[in-house]
Amino acid sequence: MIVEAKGVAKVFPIYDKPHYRLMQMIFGGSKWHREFCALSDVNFSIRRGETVGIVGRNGSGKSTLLQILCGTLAPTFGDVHVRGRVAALLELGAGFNPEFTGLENVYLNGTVLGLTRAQITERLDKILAFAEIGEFIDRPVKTYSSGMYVRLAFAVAIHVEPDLLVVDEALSVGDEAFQRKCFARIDKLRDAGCTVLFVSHSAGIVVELCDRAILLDRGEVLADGLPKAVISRYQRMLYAPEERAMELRLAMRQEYKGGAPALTVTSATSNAPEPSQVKKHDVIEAYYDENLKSQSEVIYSSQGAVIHDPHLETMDGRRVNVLNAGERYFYVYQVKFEQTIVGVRFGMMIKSITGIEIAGAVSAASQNAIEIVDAGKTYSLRYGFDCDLAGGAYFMNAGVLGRIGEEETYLDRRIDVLMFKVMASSDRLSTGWVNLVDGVTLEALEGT
Ligand SMILES: Nc1ncnc2c1ncn2[C@@H]1O[C@H](COP(=O)(O)OP(=O)(O)OP(=O)(O)O)[C@@H](O)[C@H]1O
Repeated sequence: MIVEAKGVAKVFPIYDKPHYRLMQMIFGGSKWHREFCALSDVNFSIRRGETVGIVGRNGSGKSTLLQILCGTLAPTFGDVHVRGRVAALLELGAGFNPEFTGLENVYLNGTVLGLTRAQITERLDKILAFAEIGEFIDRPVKTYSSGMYVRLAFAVAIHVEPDLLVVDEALSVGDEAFQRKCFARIDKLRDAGCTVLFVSHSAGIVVELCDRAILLDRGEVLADGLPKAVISRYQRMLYAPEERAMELRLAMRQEYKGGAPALTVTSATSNAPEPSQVKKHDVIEAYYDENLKSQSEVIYSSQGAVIHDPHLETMDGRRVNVLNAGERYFYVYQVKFEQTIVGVRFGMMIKSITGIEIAGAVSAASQNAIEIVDAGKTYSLRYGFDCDLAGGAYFMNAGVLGRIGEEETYLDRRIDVLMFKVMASSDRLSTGWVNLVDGVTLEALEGT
């Protein structure tokens, strides 16, 4: 176990008047404050390599719990054991000295996280490349925007190779391209065995990214198990009328305290993003925003073929990357063959910001691949698609496959090669990522 919390409770003193705090310090006793229990009897353990999402309403104790796990807050009762190196992104700017430059803070933060100066220097280029804050690195961090803070803090956190990465809502501050880059990196860390613990208000992200979710409510754990099951219980309680919510809460508490088998119940909760707040777009045409660039591109080394110029086009051939929901577009790229290759086919994928594969296609089934493509030949690919997607940011992959020896393998492969946005339509009635349902009939039944 990398994390163990046993009977953890946190009680905060609440002072009804500011000077009561001073009175308390001088005179002591219990009459100057009330006590507020932010966490009570929290018990769980987390295995190495698990990705755990903590969910719960505002004020339910999530941040308090993370701070206790990271050692920045002491529990009032109970024990917490965390083994290994912990990198945490808690409040914005925590761990940074505002008067120091970004660079000085990288060293400060890296040292606090257990690296030597030499180790930090060795990783500095990678940290700076990930943070992408340019010359701001030499300015005091008090001049940073919240996005810059998060970029730098995340860059340091992932480059210390933590055993446990703890992320409070911090990531939601970054822009979408940066969030995607961070989620891609969290995936990589997870693959390398890092344990990830994070708080998120997005049910979709928890279901997609986590192996497990813990629901906190009024400082109590009410559910701990499969993300879908936990989230569906949480949402049922969240959206229920007050009395019903109380009943659900009691039922969950009983289920949890009774040691219910890991919540393996499947539920109808969707992976869908929250309905977008984006403004009505009806009058705006799809357009090209040159600032919209993927920051998470992964290029696999090519063998014999190279992908060029991936982009999106409208039906009349205009390059765009901000699309209208419901319209048709082409995803276009060229592939130049540097060697003669047999068994060639092409592929693409649309991914969400958290990396979920929404839709993909290949140019042919493997038995119908192009038998032989001569060196020097270029192919142009045009995948037509109806952009029936919810508003938000998306990412494209591009690939070309061929046979090398007996094996079909990627000749060139680009992950997150381009980023695009879909403008949400305010009259969209579908929910979820993709609009598949083409209508609903409604009938009031006689005599009811
Ligand atoms: N230092 C403190 N003194 C007094 N009360 C506190 C203190 N820190 C937190 N609390 C209270 O403890 C409760 C839990 O707070 P916490 O920040 O952990 O909740 P949270 O679930 O992270 O909320 P959010 O989703 O809004 O971030 C809240 O009611 C909060 O007001």
